[in-house]
Amino acid sequence: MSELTEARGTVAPLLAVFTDFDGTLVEIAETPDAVEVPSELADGLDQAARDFDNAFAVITGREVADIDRFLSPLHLPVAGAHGAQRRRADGTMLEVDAEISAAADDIAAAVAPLLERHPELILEPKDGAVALHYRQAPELEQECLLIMREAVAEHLDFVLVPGKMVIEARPAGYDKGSALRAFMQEEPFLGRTPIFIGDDRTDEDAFRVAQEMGGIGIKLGPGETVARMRIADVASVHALLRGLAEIARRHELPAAPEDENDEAPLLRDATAH
Ligand SMILES: O=P(O)(O)OC[C@H]1O[C@H](O[C@H]2O[C@H](CO)[C@@H](O)[C@H](O)[C@H]2O)[C@H](O)[C@@H](O)[C@@H]1O
Repeated sequence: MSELTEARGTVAPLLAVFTDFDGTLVEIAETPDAVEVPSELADGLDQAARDFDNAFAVITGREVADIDRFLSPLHLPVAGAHGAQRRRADGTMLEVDAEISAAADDIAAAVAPLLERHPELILEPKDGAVALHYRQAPELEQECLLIMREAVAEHLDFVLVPGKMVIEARPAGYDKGSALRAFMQEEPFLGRTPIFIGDDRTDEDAFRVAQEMGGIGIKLGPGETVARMRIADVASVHALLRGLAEIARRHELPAAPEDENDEAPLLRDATAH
């Protein structure tokens, strides 16, 4: 079924593992700040990163600083604001271009008046991107879309991307696929086989690029996707990362269980129904 299964008993390829954050490493919460990070998550990711020779990064719509706060004290390589910010594996921070930063501030300022009328909306200004959340008022989706469209019309170098109960503006030249590609051109990712795990529409660019580079996209949950594999939920992502890390640690895939039916597979073919 999966390439992992097919490859059993052979030497595992060296993997570069990339994951999304919200909805993939942690469950979706009612508000961006209400995310609950399991106490053992940072330690688990730290161990996985070491097992992957540090070829492990988070690619997210959030700011890099947000990921650091949630995963403290861990400082992973992270692409934030959909790739507009990026911290390399060597710790170098590639800051957001000043013009992009200023444009994102403008967009946030143009949208802010809507929140005076609808305080249940959440405006999340970021360095290099803007998110307008309507999870507490789903009936306002169209109004949110309209005001974001108007705000972005003044900044043609920005595009709108829909997410989970959110409309985001991000700079046109950046997406999660370009972020993955940029990591893959650098050590320690260079020459490895990329795996990207994500749950949302903005993750599709990264699935596509990972697969173009000979790797695998793994989509969490239902919905159309270009990813070749699917995984059920956040707990399964944690289990998969533990499993891949163990494989990397041993440099060899584990022997197949005596009866494969004893274990439900974590991954399934995304095209199978
Ligand atoms: O790329 P990701 O790591 O998946 O980040 C995407 C956006 O995630 C956050 O918003 C989403 O998660 C919130 C917390 O669970 C939820 O309340 C919201 O409805 C979701 O859209 C984050 O706030 C955004 O900045 C990210 O771009």
